This record gives sequence, structure tokens and C-alpha cells, in this order.
Amino acid sequence: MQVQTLKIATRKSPLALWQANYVKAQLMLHHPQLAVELVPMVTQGDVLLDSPLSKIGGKGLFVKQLELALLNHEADIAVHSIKDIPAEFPQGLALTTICKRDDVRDAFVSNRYTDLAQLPANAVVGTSSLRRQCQLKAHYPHLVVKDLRGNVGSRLAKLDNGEYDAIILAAVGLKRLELQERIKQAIPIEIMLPAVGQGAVGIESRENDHIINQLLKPLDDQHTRYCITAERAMNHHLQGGCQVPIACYSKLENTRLNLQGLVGSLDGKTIITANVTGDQQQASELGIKLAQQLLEQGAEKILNQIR
Ligand SMILES: NCc1[nH]cc(CCC(=O)O)c1CC(=O)O
Repeated sequence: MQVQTLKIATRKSPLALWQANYVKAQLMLHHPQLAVELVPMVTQGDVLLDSPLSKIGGKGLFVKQLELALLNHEADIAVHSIKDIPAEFPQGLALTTICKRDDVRDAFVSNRYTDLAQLPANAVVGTSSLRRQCQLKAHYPHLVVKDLRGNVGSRLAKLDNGEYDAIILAAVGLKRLELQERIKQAIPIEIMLPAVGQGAVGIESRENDHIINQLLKPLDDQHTRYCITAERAMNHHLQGGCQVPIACYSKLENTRLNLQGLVGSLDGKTIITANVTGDQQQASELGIKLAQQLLEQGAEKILNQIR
């Protein structure tokens, strides 16, 4: 049986469209005969732009609509930033493909300052990420963190309007949108441990759609898959969504997987970290072990206060 046209469900933000077009291009490269079409949609996360994400709550604000499209066969695959997807999927859907990861770091963006350390007392830094907030406050307690929502373009516009002295964004988003020159500093992971899945694109599809899943196979990157599997296992064990101050960075060298994890309080006064290493084949177990070490050190109390 042949696929007539492979349909890609995507959000309409420029970054989401870039990622969907990237997947489209990769698919056409590997399957020159295949017709691929984007199905852009508006999600709840895009509509509720003015409320802080951490307050709206609800996991998967950005993915639900896309998943409905997959279940209704209005689309065959959904392209997501892995950072934005919940730990669990609706019955019948799965994260079947993990594309090669790009830069995992956060970026410091400012029109006046060249790096975080330069910011004076009471400088206003924009971010809505509790993970970024807690690490900013931990390293630079003199800074003021102010909420910042919207897609990458509107966040930059708010910076340019003078509402903030600096803002923090994922470096990869700026690179993909060819806004790399806005990055004043790629923040070292020692200062700002990234979000689970940051910098990686994932593809969700119907678990039993073997024809589609076969077409996706060449897009899967095994190295990234080990890292993401470990990070997501940690997040799942901590019951973290994307609105919690949890960070994780995994590094794979040869077959050894090293994971650094962090849970912190919003004021940055309590920061819990842990580190585990093991074989890549044990990726999920390592993620769980990392979560357990964080919990043993008191992560639960911090997370409960926020929930
Ligand atoms: N929360 C929004 C979001 N989801 C994914 C990315 C960037 C791409 C990625 O991290 O993989 C961003 C923007 C940002 O954090 O600056």
C-alpha cells in the first residue's frame, strides 16, 4: 500500500513551521517520490498568550490539538519540540521518532549587555520558565525576573520595546529562525542547565501505522534517542511537566551516558543537583536513578510547593 500524501500536523508559530518544514525536507530527501503536506493548526497554548504558562497549567497545552488531528486521520504525523511534550501520550499515539539534537543551551539576549554576569542589581530579565528563573536567582540573586510569554518573535519585540534589560530563550530557536546574531551569550550549562528535551525535535505518530512509521525510520537519531529517553524518564519519575523548575542535561560519549539533574526553588535559594553515569542501554533506568537521587535530597518538597 502506498501513502498518497503524508500530512504533518504543526503549530503555526514560525519556529514550529520551521521544524515541520525541516521534517518535510528530511522525509523528501529519503523518499523522493513521497508527497508531503503541512497541516498548520492553532493550539490552546497559542491562544492563551497572556497568562503565565505556569498558572494555566495543564500539560501539553501545545500538543492536544495536534494529537486529535492524528487520531482523526486529519494528519499522519505531528512535529513537536520535545521540550513541550508531556511524558505520556493518548492511547494509540507514540513518540516514534527522535531527530538529531541541536544546541541544548539557553541564550542570553540583550540590547545593552553582553552576558549575564554584566547585569547590574535589579536588572529585569524576562522569562516565563520556572527552570530559568530558579537558576537565574541562584547565580545572580540581585536580578529581577519578569514574566515573558509569546512566540520567539514577540518575545524579542518585548525586549526591543524596553520592557526588559535582557531575556533568556533557547539558543536553538534563535538559530532556526536565523536570529543567531541576537544571541549575546550561549549560557554555559554550569550556569543554566537546560530543559528536558531542549534542542530536539520529535515526531509523534499512530503507533500501529506501520507504513508511516517505516517512512520515519531514517529520521531517527539513536544517539539523541538515548539522551532523550534518559531525560524524559527522569522528568516522568519526578512527575514534571514543562512548568516546573526541573533541568537535565545528558551527554553520551561512546556508550557511556552521563546525566546531570537539577530541581530548585523559585527564589533560587534551594538548588538540588545529582549526577549519574551508566551504559546507554540503561537510559531509562539512569533517568529514574537520577530522579530518585534528587528526591532523596528533598526535591519532592520543592515540587509540591510549586504544584
Ligand atoms: N517553551 C517554548 C519553546 N519550546 C521549544 C522552544 C525552543 C526549541 C527547543 O528548545 O527545542 C521554545 C522557545 C524557547 O524556550 O525559547
